[in-house]
Amino acid sequence: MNHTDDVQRTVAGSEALEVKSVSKSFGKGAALKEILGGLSLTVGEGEFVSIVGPSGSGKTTLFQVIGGLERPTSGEIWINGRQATGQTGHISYMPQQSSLLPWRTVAGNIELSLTIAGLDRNEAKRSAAEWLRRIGLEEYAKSYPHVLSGGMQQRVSFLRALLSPQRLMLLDEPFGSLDALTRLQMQKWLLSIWEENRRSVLLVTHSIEEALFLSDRVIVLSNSPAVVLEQFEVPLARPRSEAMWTEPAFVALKQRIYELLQTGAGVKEEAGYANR
Ligand SMILES: Nc1ncnc2c1ncn2[C@@H]1O[C@H](COP(=O)(O)OP(=O)(O)OP(=O)(O)O)[C@@H](O)[C@H]1O
Repeated sequence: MNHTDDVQRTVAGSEALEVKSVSKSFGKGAALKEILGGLSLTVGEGEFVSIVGPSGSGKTTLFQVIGGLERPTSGEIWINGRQATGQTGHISYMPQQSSLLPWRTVAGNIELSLTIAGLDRNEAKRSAAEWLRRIGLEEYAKSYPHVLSGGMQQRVSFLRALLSPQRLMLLDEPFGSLDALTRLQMQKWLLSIWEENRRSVLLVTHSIEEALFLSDRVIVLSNSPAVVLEQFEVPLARPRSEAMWTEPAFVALKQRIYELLQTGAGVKEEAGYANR
């Protein structure tokens, strides 16, 4: 990195992600469907932000636009203070289903992220072994991903995303396919790792509790064309614990977001989008 890059980084300010008035439509003519309706949001450096929204509101489409896989119809994506609209390679991504490479061992999958991040092979090997010990999977180092349970695969997938060189992580319903108990264990596990290794995170989830438990801020999307209906700072201290689920602030916010999602369709009609 040269000096100019350094200066640009410093001048750029602290937002890890800025989604600026992004619209996205699919199709043409009568079949034109507007999915994102001029949506704006930010994720600060080291901030954990969750998005909840009605099914089919465009959350996956938004991730594809942020990740550069889809170009927005209008609007811009800025990552770490730089224009990144339509560009891939700026984010680390963790999908709902394991993204591990099936032909690499568990350790090999982690080593790959570390070598891409710039470590030499020996350092990557040492660090991968250390990380596997920390997440309690050292005995699976030489196994292939298919022998791991769903929860274990997602631990390794999360670790891989965390250790990749991109500082902004997009997590797309990462625990959606897990049973309720494993999901709760995974949420607690993710928090313990993330609270020690803060990255900027944007998480999509269908679970209001999950969003509140994990996040600094929760963004509620409208029906498509999606816009930000409202955002909420989560007034819970860190480190978080399960006991917080019964705190009045948690319960009240959960109810508020639930009601907002219930009336999301109404907002769509009021905004005149109903027949588009
Ligand atoms: N390439 C595409 N061409 C046409 N329509 C698309 C395309 N991609 C997505 N859509 C439409 O955009 C809408 C939003 O889809 P998207 O998957 O982004 O929503 P979502 O909020 O992630 O849904 P869910 O919560 O159910 O996972 C859907 O109606 C979908 O059919």
